[in-house]
Amino acid sequence: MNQALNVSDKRIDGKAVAAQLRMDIAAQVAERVSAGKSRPGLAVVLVGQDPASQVYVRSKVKACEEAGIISRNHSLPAETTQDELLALIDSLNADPVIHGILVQLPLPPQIDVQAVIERIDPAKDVDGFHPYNLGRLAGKAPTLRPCTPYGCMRLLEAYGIDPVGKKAVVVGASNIVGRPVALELLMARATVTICHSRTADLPAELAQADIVIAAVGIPEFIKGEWLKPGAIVIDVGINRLDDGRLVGDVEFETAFETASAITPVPGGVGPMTIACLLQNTLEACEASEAG
Ligand SMILES: Nc1nc(=O)c2c([nH]1)NC[C@@H]1CN(c3ccc(C(=O)N[C@@H](CCC(=O)O)C(=O)O)cc3)C=[N+]21
Repeated sequence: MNQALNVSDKRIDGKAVAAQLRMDIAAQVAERVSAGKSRPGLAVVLVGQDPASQVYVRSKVKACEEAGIISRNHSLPAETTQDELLALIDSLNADPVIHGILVQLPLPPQIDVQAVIERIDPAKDVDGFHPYNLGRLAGKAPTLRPCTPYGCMRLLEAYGIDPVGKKAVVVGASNIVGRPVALELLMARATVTICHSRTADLPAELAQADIVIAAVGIPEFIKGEWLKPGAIVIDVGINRLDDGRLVGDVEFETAFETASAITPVPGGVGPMTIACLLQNTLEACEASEAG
């Protein structure tokens, strides 16, 4: 049990929930290995030298190590061709030690992202971005689920927040967060609205929202005065300002006044994304020996 987590806190502690999840995963991995089963393995593929991507990849590798998951890092030069990347994916698809493959996004412009995503064996697609896995989620029968949306749902669950019957407004319609988190909320039987850059009156939509998922990628875009009093706010944004400060897509100080619960940045959804990546790697490993 986690004594640090107080579910009546207004500030939703993603770091604490993620730490608990990672400990649970570590225990399950240890149990598998002592029962003579395979140790889960994750391959992380990074193309180019984007410093922010290198930081994310390092934290993923460290989280794997702590959970007893094998991690293999493949760093390719920025000039890597599409064919070279696809060939690496083919070899990882065929590698029995590897249960999960993550190709870090964004990719350089010469590479067709969709072709890369679709080349990954859906059974190893621990990002949950492959059309097979997205389609399974859309059909209420999820297989591997996109990590950030999965992390949002696990945060709500950890704080005893059941979306059933609530009005949820998702701000942002990306393939990696907005769309799949809307499908997750719909599966949890919320009434879901998806807003985006062409939405006519965002404040009017937000004024109705019991749950707000902010995933627009614009620093402090959503203001506290737009929120319904008592709203639950899940801020997926991670924006680095020029002064080095890390902020979300929600103006935290004003939103904190109006909300009944809110995730901070950092320490909210980000750590859950990584914990859910490990969860997916474990699930992919388990599924690989089930059939
Ligand atoms: N194929 C792919 N899958 C991804 O899941 C993926 C990706 N590409 N490309 C980049 C984004 C970004 N991302 C983050 C995960 C955790 C934190 C995280 O843990 N952030 C900490 C703060 C870290 C800091 O201080 O910089 C926090 O929010 O508390 C951040 C960012 C996964 N991504």
